[in-house]
Amino acid sequence: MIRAVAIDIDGTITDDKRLLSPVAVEAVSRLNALTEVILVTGNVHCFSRAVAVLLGTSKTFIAENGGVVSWGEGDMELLSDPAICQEAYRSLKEVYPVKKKDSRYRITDLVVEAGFDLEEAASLLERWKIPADLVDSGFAVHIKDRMVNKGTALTKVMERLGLSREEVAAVGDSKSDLPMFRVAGFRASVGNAVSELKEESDYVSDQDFGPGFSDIVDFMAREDMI
Ligand SMILES: O=C(O)COP(=O)(O)O
Ligand SMILES: [Mg+2]
Repeated sequence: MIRAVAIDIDGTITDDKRLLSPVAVEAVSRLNALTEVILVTGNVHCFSRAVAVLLGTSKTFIAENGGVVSWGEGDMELLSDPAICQEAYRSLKEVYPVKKKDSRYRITDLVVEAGFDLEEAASLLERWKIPADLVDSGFAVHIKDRMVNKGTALTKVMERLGLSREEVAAVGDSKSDLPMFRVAGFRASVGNAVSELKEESDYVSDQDFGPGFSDIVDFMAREDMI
């Protein structure tokens, strides 16, 4: 039986412009009645907390792609070293015209404007021995500490809440969701998800964005998983 569902925000419960889907809001509310819903997102902590409050999901959630965990009504915990991202940013800036976005609100990772070759930049970071990597959520390019991701943070939350792999489902749309798919017992993608994520999914909705998310919730209910 699933006791917690880890859900991504952008592209999963929003549309491609980041507008919250009313259909997904209803589906989250159905899900809230049946199980714990844990937001697992690349968004900043304060934004994610507002989403958790407005949707009535758990106040334990993961932000900044695993760099920040909010523990219920208690404190937040930083799981990654912001200095690593700053160093990666400074070094990449010597080579590419990288520009920070919404940095004032970010605590651990950094978001930069796309417009450079991510694979090439990643190999440069490797060569410079800077332990950071680049992840494209489909909405933003993140420079993050290589040691953390949505999966490492979700593992920490699962340990604290006493949840086994079989008791956790994950729903997402992008490459940044791959690490959380690897630690969850049931994985589902919305129809607009990237092919890499669909390949690692137990269920792929034939509908996109919010309607896809709603379909996934219905599927889990129909299969008596929640
Ligand atoms: O912050 C992003 O780039 C995307 O956020 P997400 O992880 O909720 O899709
Ligand atoms: Mg997403």
